[in-house]
Amino acid sequence: MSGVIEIEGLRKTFRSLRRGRRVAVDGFDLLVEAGQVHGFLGPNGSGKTTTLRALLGLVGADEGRMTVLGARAPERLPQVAGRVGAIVESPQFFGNFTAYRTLRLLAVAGGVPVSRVDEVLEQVGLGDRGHERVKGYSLGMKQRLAVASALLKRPELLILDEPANGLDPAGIREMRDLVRALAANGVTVLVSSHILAEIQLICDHVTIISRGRRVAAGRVDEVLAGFDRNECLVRADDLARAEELLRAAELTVTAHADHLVVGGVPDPALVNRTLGEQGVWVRELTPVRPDLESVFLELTGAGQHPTVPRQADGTPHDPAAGQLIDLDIRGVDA
Ligand SMILES: Nc1ncnc2c1ncn2[C@@H]1O[C@H](COP(=O)(O)OP(=O)(O)OP(=O)(O)O)[C@@H](O)[C@H]1O
Repeated sequence: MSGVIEIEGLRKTFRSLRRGRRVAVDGFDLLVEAGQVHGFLGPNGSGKTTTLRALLGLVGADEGRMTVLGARAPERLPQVAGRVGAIVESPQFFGNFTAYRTLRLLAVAGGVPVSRVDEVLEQVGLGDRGHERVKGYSLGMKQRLAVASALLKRPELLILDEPANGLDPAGIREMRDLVRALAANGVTVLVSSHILAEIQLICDHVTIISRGRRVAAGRVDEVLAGFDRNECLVRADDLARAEELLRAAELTVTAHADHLVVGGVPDPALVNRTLGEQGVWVRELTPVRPDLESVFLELTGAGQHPTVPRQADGTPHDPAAGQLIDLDIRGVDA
């Protein structure tokens, strides 16, 4: 395989006196190829952040082989650090600094031309607010500032951990538009989330993780197609008779109060013909396509998954996890 990010057999176990041994990531594989907007999807506590932290060297892995832009991670990350931007959970900024001053400092420290600051502020939609203090920013604006800081170096690869977390619907839309715009400019994006609709809206590829293991991966439409049961929603003038006729035609039928769901129907015309020929008139015939949410629930059993509490304001459950990773500036501990 040759990918922008490659992870094979990643394993990470946490041990603590209080909670004992906890396998956070259990032989996980991930392949992100150039140009993808790749969703990294899993319920709370499934191992997404641990995977990203291991990839970036913020936590040591027990086992596994990882590369970023061809460089072995995390040991050789400094070699490609200038080409990677990463934000893992909510970054912290000095509230008394303006966004412009914050970015200027990061630019100078990272050897990036200061002229780039105005460009990235514009790029993330903070062009007219860049000279306001960060403490007056909404969470969405802080998230965009974090993305701006990661964009200073014109990264080829952007890693975003839960960028929509804690944002209101308008903030989520802005973040989505931003990710799409970056992708349109050729940036490869890996975006982790437990918000399925987000992944379905912005990503072309997805890897689904559950209990530290990969449970699905591929193009979003292909992952969904694998779960297509050829179902149709049917409304008809005589629903009881329609159910009888469809069962007699050896189709699987689930009856609901005002409609039927008929399975195993590669062509909806079959339903129409079966009912029409017997004088039962179809009022509605809609193919039921699986969405990522149903696939996700089926693959992860998310309803029963032990969840990690996340505060309502979006702050991470592990305060140590909230870090802005600027590989260029801070370097990475091997
Ligand atoms: N520093 C740590 N010490 C002990 N256990 C940890 C630590 N960090 C994570 N874990 C555990 O590892 C598992 C995976 O957590 P992780 O944060 O990677 O999941 P996640 O998919 O990112 O979840 P979320 O969507 O809530 O961020 C969880 O059971 C979590 O409690």
